[in-house]
Amino acid sequence: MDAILVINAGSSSLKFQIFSVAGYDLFRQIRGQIDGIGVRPRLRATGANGEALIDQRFAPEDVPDLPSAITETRTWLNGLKRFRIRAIGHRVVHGGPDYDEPVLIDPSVLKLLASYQDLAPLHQPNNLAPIQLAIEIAPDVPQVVCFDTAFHRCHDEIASSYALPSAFYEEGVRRYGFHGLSYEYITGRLGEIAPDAAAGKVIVAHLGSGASMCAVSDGCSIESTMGFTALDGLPMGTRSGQLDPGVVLHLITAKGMSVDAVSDLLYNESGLKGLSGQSSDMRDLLASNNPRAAFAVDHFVYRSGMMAGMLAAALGGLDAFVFTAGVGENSPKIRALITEKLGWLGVEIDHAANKAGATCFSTPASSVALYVIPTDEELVIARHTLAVVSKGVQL
Ligand SMILES: Nc1ncnc2c1ncn2[C@@H]1O[C@H](COP(=O)(O)OP(=O)(O)O)[C@@H](O)[C@H]1O
Ligand SMILES: CC(=O)OP(=O)(O)O
Ligand SMILES: [Mg+2]
Repeated sequence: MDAILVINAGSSSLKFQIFSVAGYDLFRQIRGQIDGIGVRPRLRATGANGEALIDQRFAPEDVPDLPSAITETRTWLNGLKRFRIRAIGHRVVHGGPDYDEPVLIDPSVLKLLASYQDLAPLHQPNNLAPIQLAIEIAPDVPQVVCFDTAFHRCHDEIASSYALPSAFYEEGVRRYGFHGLSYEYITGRLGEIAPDAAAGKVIVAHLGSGASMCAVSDGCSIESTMGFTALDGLPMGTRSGQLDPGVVLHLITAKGMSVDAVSDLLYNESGLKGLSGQSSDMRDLLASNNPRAAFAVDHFVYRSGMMAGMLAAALGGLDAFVFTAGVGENSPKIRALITEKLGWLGVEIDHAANKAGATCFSTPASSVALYVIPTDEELVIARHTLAVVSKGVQL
């Protein structure tokens, strides 16, 4: 069957989905991921009705990096022999100042995107590797790239500026915001679940191994906790989040650290991992008796509450708050701790509904509606890919 393959190559996982195409309609056929790359690699996938198709664990040395994860995934997908891949859609984290919508890949686009590698060192090389591979093995299959930054391109200049001389803004040194494909999906889904809330003032918290929050007003992003790079904002699995730039200067000048060492510290050794000295994985921290693990969780919750307050101020009020991504979707404990910080905004949590994983888990008296909605970045990518390659012609 004719199909679209979607690849979301992240910092520690490779997510993929296959959608069959009939006219302008998409039908999910396969949804899978290989995560724990280099640590506890595990390839899992389900079929159209959620049935398990594979659940295979690998030794860390057998899947040490993204290229080997791509190889394992390709081998498994090729064995299925059911799909004629007509187009491939990719998530690319950084679109820089140039792209505010998805675009078909050609050599000049690829070259420009490669020039943003240092702005997203954990993501951009991984995002581009499968594109390059597909060009080599299937040069006739069109590839579409969809950007994490695009959903935020409607921010006004006040929100997207740093207080630097304006020439830097013109060069592209500005606040972009990320996780836009996830926010695009959640905004659309909230419109189906709760149209009134979706037309109002909403904060969406994408809490995964990368974490950010987005302020959405009447369906449009107006502010994000992430800025020029995906280092900004909330503390993350291994990333520091917001930091006084003076700390970076101190590390380089007073401590004599190299640029590479500072980059490694801020991207790979900080956040929950650095604070706890134990793990970047929220599950490990919540299950631990180590006081440093508890401290890391408390810090994450404290910063989440503060940044939610910041976004509520940007919105000038708050009608709904949505949790999504790995931590947001799966941890009632973290949802409860963060929403407790928002009591001053009139937020009231229904603890039983939260524990049960109900989509809406605020009390009727709450002045802000609370939701948990699973994200689906790959569906957004598939829709954009179909739209770009179709351009009025049915596949
Ligand atoms: N039940 C859970 N409780 C707390 N955290 C969880 C749970 N399940 C998954 N997570 C967290 O979700 C993270 C992965 O989220 P995900 O959105 O898939 O991130 P990414 O796309 O950045 O890899 C894991 O690192 C883990 O910390
Ligand atoms: C932008 C970003 O942080 O992405 P992820 O959460 O997938 O690491
Ligand atoms: Mg992600």
